[in-house]
Amino acid sequence: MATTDTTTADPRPLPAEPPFVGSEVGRLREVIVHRPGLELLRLTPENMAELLFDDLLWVRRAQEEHDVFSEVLAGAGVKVLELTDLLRETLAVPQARTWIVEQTFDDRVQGPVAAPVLRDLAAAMGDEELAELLVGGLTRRELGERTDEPSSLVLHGSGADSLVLAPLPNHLFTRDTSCWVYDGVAVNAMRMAARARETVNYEAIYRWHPRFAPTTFHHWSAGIAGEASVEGGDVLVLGDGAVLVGMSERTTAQGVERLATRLFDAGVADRIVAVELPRARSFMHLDTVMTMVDERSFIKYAGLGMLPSYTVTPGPGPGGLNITDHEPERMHDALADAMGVTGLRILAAEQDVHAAAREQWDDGCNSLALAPGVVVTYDRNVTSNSYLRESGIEVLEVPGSELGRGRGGPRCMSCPTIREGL
Ligand SMILES: NC(=O)NCCC[C@H](N)C(=O)O
Repeated sequence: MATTDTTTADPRPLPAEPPFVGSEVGRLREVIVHRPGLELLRLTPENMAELLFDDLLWVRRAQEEHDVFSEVLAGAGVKVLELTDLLRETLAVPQARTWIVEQTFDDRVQGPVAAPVLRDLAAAMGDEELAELLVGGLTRRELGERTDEPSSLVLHGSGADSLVLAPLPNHLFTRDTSCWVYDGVAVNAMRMAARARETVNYEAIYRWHPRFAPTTFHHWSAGIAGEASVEGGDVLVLGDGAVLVGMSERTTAQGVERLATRLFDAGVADRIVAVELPRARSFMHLDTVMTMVDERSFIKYAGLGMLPSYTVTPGPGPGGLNITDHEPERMHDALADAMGVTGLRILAAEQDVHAAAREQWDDGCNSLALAPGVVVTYDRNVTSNSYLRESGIEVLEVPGSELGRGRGGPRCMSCPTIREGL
């Protein structure tokens, strides 16, 4: 006898899974990346240093390299979210669009004559075109092709191909601008002017994009204003309420304090180890010299040595902190204590000092863990990769000849939004 299926499918979409990053090396499940585009075609020998690049990229090749990176992530079962897609979809939300346009085009930046014209131009654009403008920037010539140039002294005094809106080439390094720590996100006030506007785009995505807006999460930062800077390359989520932060060229003690008080007040973390890094471009973030590869192992640049560190825990009274100083030689012990392990395994490949410095410069220590003991690295760092393999780590190599020229590797190019705890 024929039977009839009387169950009806529930038409409501499944609720979005709340973002959560429970560790540094637990299984990676969702990540934000950014495929390089127009913004990198704006780099010239004259502006590259100001835009925080050490060389010009062959953009097509960089895109191919980035596609391999995304494929490796997807092949490992990671859901890959593309920043430009998130931004475009966010711009479809009228409130988000208005907010982004107001934050991006400001009388104090482009002047009171040009800013309203730019706001009108942006408001009339489709979501895709506007997303490209926000990341790729706009030249004076391109402005003139789209609208009558206003009689602005700011524009008048600039060259025909000067940038009226600066590009954001460092969006490639999605790690830094926002970082998820347990069940919350820090949308970071960036240290360098060239990266400041990246924060606007992330702020809007997390407030309005349908992936994030319906979910509930903490905010560990104070929005786009503020002097206290933290960048995600300095923040390692050790797991089980512990966090490691580098105090670096980019992350200040004030930034660490604010992160600590917010995490402690929410009861989400109860210990932060802060490490004093040398203030140098090659060591700009902690993850350029040290990243975690399994539950108790770190790959570390041999030339880094031991650094002074502090363990920060909740102190008496609201917002109070206890701070314990550690001499440089105690750095690894302080970390092991915070992680609740008896000893760390520090992996520093043996090679001559010049080779070690070259591989560090090329992000040899900037590994992205996909699961405990499985990492993505650049193929060019042959010695570091071999050493990791000899140490029992599975290494998935991706090409980085072009991508690496902005001084960032696989960890820098990824912002995990879902990662399991240990
Ligand atoms: N976490 C990282 O080390 N990110 C790399 C950032 C490179 C970028 N060109 C910058 O200077 O900010």
